[in-house]
Parts: sequence; structure tokens; C-alpha cells
Amino acid sequence: MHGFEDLNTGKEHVALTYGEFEPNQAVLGRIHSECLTGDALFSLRCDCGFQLQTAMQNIAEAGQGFILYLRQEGRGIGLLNKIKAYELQDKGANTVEANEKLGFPADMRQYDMIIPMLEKIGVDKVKLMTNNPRKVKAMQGFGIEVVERVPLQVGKNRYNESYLKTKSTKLGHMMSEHHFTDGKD
Ligand SMILES: Nc1nc2c(ncn2[C@@H]2O[C@H](COP(=O)(O)OP(=O)(O)OP(=O)(O)O)[C@@H](O)[C@H]2O)c(=O)[nH]1
Ligand SMILES: [Zn+2]
Repeated sequence: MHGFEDLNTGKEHVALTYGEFEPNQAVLGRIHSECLTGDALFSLRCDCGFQLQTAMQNIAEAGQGFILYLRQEGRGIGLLNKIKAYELQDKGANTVEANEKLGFPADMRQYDMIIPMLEKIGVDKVKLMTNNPRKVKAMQGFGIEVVERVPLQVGKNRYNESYLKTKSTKLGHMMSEHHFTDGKD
């Protein structure tokens, strides 16, 4: 585990690595934004905790990999604003509308802190576990080669079904339809 202080925001980020990386090798990894409610408190309103667990499992099975855990709670709006957004969602707004009602864009995350993090752990080619095309684009923009995108469609349940649908239809996440309709809770 490596800790980093983000001098732009004062946030403390963490890089977890497992196994040894060879130079020039494409390493399996996940860039995960903080979700206290999903990652630590087992909330079923989102898929974050399930994605984190599955990413760790995949890395353990592969024998090597990394997780960058970024402190960008609530897609960058912070925990208290996310709690307010949840209240608006309980009144009928979707996740994007709730952010906008609070005066924020749908997603205000930046990814530039990953540059020194990946440099420190010695990774410049990645097999990235994500459904989010913005993460792939951000990495490519930094000159990091994303040799493969590994889908991470897990944790669907009756409480996050419409959240996942909004991710797919409004935020551009690449998720196959069966994720919404397979009926397994
Ligand atoms: N504003 C807001 N943020 C949310 C909500 N639900 C989850 N989040 C945040 O969304 C972010 C999800 O981040 P990630 O799991 O890294 O990634 P992602 O953009 O969903 O893309 P994937 O890599 O496909 O998982 C976290 O920062 C959560 O705190 C919500 O309803 N409103
Ligand atoms: Zn979450």
C-alpha cells in the first residue's frame, strides 16, 4: 500500500498492489472512486462496493494487479452533497438530475493524480476493469496505454437497478442489457 497526498486538493489517495510487475507488462487494475456508503457501509443503492470486491478478487486470481483508491466521493461532490443528492433521489430525481439540482455537474472527477501514482508503482500499460469510457479516455490522455477494458458488471439488485440504468443511458457507461433484465437479485 502506497499513500499519496494530492497537493491540489489536500486529499489522500491510496495505491494497492498485489504481486510483482514486469517492465512493459500490461497490468490488471482498477481506478476506484471513493464511495463510503457502498464501499464501507454496504449500501445497495449503487454498485461500488461490489465492483471493488470483484476487482480485488480478479486481481487475486490473476496473481497480480493494482487498485488506485481515489478520494473523490460522490463523483467529486463530496459525502455531504451525496447524502443531499440521495434525498433528492428519494423524491424522484435520478442521479444526474440530483447533482444538477444541487448546482453540480453530473460528474466532476479529475484523474490527473493517477499519473504519479502509476509512475510510483511502475505501471504504464493497463488492463482496466471499468464500464466507464471517461476513465479509459482520461488514461489515454495521460499517455497510459489501455490495452484492454475488462467489464465490471456486478452487484445489480432491486435497489440500484434504476441507478445502473441512468449510468448506462445518461453517463455513457458500457453495460449490456442483460445486466438490467436478468432478474437475479
Ligand atoms: N453524486 C453521486 N455520486 C454517486 C452516486 N452513487 C455513487 N456515487 C459515486 O460515484 C462514484 C463511482 O465511482 P467508480 O465506481 O469509480 O466508477 P464509475 O464511474 O461508476 O465507473 P466504473 O469504473 O464502471 O465503476 C463514487 O465516487 C461514488 O461515491 C450518486 O447517486 N450520486
Ligand atoms: Zn457507490
